[in-house]
Amino acid sequence: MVTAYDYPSALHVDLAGIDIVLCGDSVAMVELGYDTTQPVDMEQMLHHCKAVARGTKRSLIVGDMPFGSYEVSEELAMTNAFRFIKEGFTDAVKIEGGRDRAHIVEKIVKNGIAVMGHVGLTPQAISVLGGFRAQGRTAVKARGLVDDALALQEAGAFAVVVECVPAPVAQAITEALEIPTIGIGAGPHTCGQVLVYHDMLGMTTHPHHEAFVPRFCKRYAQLGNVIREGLESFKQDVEAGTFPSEAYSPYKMPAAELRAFQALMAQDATSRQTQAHRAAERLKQSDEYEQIKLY
Ligand SMILES: Nc1nc(=O)c2c([nH]1)NC[C@@H]1CN(c3ccc(C(=O)N[C@@H](CCC(=O)O)C(=O)O)cc3)CN21
Ligand SMILES: CC(C)C(=O)C(=O)O
Ligand SMILES: [Mg+2]
Repeated sequence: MVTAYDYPSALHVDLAGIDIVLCGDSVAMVELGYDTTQPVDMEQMLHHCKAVARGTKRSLIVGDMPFGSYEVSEELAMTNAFRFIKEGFTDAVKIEGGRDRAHIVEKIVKNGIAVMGHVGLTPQAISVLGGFRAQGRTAVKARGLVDDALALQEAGAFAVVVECVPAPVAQAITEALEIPTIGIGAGPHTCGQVLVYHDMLGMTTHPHHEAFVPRFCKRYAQLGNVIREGLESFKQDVEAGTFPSEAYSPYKMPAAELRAFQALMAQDATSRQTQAHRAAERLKQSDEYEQIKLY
């Protein structure tokens, strides 16, 4: 699974043969410039999901339900899950949380929408977690994560994301479940892996973004450097006058038309001179000119 937030990224993920494209609420951080995933809302998520859907032919599309769109009541969760399917054209939704959210997962699944769970580091809860840091690092907390994942499976989730936990914990969750686990910063023993598009392709190389690239993320390309080099080369070319060269000036007119055009321009220039001359003559004879002279 890889995230995508717009038409071109979805096309890339889909054409690469990746099974699942996640329109993640990480869009808040990598596309919209926020420091957390918390501010992004339903309208913004749907806007991105629609573009992702237009670029995706083959992959399963999962829409990440944003912070505040599913927690307070099953009714609100249902309303918003339906919007992801009907307006965002996603195939499924993802919500964060374990045992405490199982009743919401159950409600959504019972109403015909597939739900992906998400346990471990749940970034929407940064306010209580105190930061983007690993979860399940004590025996009791780790067992709690296994219970969370089991509760989601029981509720009908079709898969579970396991984020930022020690590898043995993700392994235990994977062994405990029948549904697939998809890890991120959770070691090699999950059924699948997910990374954020911009992180894995090295698009967050700007110093401002560097802080958001997690340690677990391998960079499979350095697109940020490629983009910067391209933009700098364009600027240099334009300043040096080497762009656009003949090769990039493709629109021609027939030679006869060009000559006729130049003749028309010459005529116009002459008549503009004549008009300017006449206007000056008229002005000289007017009262206005007398007044201007007085000043
Ligand atoms: N660009 C991006 N990539 C992600 O993988 C991602 C997001 N954004 N936003 C939502 C969450 C947050 N994620 C993150 C981000 C950073 C760390 C990280 O490096 N944590 C540090 C600890 C930092 C601290 O203690 O405050 C670590 O060493 O684990 C982990 C998960 C994963 N998700
Ligand atoms: C990192 C994945 C699992 C996610 O939730 C997101 O991109 O928002
Ligand atoms: Mg998310």
